[in-house]
Amino acid sequence: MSHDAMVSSPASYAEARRTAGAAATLPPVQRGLKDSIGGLLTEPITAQLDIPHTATSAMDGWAVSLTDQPQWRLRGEGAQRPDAVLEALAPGEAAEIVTGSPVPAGTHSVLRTEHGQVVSTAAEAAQLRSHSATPDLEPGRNIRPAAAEAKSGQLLCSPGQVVTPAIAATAAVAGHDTLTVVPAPRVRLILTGGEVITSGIPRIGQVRDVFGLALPAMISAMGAELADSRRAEDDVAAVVELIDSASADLIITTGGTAGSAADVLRPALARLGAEILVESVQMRPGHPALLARRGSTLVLGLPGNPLAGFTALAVLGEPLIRALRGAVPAVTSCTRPAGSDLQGPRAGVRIIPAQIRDHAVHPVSHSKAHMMRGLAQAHAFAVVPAGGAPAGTPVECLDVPGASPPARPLQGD
Ligand SMILES: Nc1nc2c(c(=O)[nH]1)N[C@H]1C(S)=C(S)[C@@H](COP(=O)(O)OP(=O)(O)OC[C@H]3O[C@@H](n4cnc5c(N)ncnc54)[C@H](O)[C@@H]3O)O[C@H]1N2
Ligand code: MOO
Repeated sequence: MSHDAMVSSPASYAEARRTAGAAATLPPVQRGLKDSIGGLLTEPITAQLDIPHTATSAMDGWAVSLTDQPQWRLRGEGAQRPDAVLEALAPGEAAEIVTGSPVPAGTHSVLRTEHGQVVSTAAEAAQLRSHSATPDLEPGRNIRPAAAEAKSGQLLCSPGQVVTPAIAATAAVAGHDTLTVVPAPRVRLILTGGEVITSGIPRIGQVRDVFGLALPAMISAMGAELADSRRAEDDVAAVVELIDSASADLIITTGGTAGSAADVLRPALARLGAEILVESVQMRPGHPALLARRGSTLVLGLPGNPLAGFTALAVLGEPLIRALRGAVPAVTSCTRPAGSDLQGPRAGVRIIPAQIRDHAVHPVSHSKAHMMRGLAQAHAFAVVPAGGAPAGTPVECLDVPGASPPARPLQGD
């Protein structure tokens, strides 16, 4: 298909999502444990040692040998720190021990501090006695056996899981310093628009920036990582330079997607010889959204109208980032019954910020393409096909990036 032919053919909503979700998964890399969090594990995590390595004490107290009487000779030296390694106990002997210390050979059980008493403190003749009702003299009591959590070589986590903080910590316990993961895609943001300001009350003709503020948190919630964020005047050469100089897996631009002379993204992509994968999408709002590729870098163009930009992020950005991360399936959504009759567009789909209440989808107000107020109250984007969705029929719902479901019933429920 010629470039011109592609430029004149908007993708359907489903085609656009499929194309975004077909992006190639990033190659796996070896990362330090902290930096592997959020990556997709591509190799199993196995125990590099028995965990625990050796039998250890579960209590602060005394390692005691087996005796007929609940009384022991207390050794002068004991373990005051978990890394102290004690010599074997002789019969009738006890030695002080702390939680986590390896128990010495000859240990019958560990008597916790509050269940025993040192009855003579004379250095040569110190004696330890246990309280009569203590359960701590059962064999093995308060001793964590070696390898109780895992044997050396045992599988702890399978490939295909996203590395959570707990998985990284488990890998550390298992003796690893690095993990092999598909990393979080690195994103450069390019925010266009000379009228956009970042603080204060906008003068007439100016607007307060929504994207520089919200996109970093949204893309992080979707599993990508912000590499950097740049601003460009509405100038093709400036946008060309910012796309060209990016060392990112994905470039997300805002504004300048429509076809007028002031709109810089398409001319910039043409000048760079980028391949257009999705020229525009048959959806409202957000239809001028585009997806392109230049070498191994993908470019997601979000329209400048605030709600249109965030809609396009949910429709295209979400499957794109999932695909780059190697998450399966790359394209996800759920369905909920329409809470009322939802009006559809003449063609394509209409995407409506909505609340999920009583398990049904309810549109919010103030949700035109240039507005933010409705989205602030939304839990989901409802995708309404041409012809509409009568009350009670299932409606596809997408996540609003970064939004969380209501923690408790909303007012009026
Ligand atoms: N002649 C046409 N005009 C428009 C078309 C069209 O097809 N033909 N499409 C309309 C649709 S649909 C949309 S959506 C917008 C897309 O606009 P652009 O992506 O070109 O964005 P801009 O023109 O740069 O800005 C549009 C609007 O958004 C405001 N904006 C931009 N950046 C920010 C920001 N960071 N924070 C807040 N607001 C921002 C900007 O001030 C404009 O008001 O085009 C329609 N027009
Ligand atoms: O994509 Mo635009 O927001 O439909 O007006």
